[in-house]
Amino acid sequence: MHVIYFRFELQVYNVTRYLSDHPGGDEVLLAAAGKDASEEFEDVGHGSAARLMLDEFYIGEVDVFIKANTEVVITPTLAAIDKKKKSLDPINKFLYFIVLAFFIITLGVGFHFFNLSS
Ligand code: HEM
Repeated sequence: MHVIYFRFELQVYNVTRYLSDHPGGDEVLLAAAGKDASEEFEDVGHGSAARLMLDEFYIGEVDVFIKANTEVVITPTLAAIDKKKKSLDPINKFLYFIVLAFFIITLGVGFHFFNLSS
């Protein structure tokens, strides 16, 4: 069981001195104050002029941490399960045994002939 946090950054704009000049009116800005207004800003379809003005009002950013309200159970992936299965596989053990036996026999035969010739 894991607790998941989402972390993201929000840009903060101080639009106080733009309230009276905003073509969309001051009400929408005041209603969005202190909140994440990204969606509303995009929904209106602000053009490049509005985007260029953002720099003028930018004052910084805040880090936002949100705790997911569901408990997340992380299950192993199929590949991980498969790998685990393979390591316990008796056929694999048998193959290792064959390779080891072959190695020992080769060494034995080698020593045998070496001893005979000396
Ligand atoms: C720093 C933030 C903002 C800036 C600099 C800005 C700037 C502008 C500008 C320049 C326009 C004229 C149209 C254009 O050039 O796209 C505009 C229109 C508008 N904006 Fe904003 N805006 C900001 C935030 C917002 C927010 C947060 C909202 C909504 C919650 C909003 C709602 C509107 C609306 C409704 C219009 C009128 C669209 C129309 O009548 O066609 N604006 N804004």
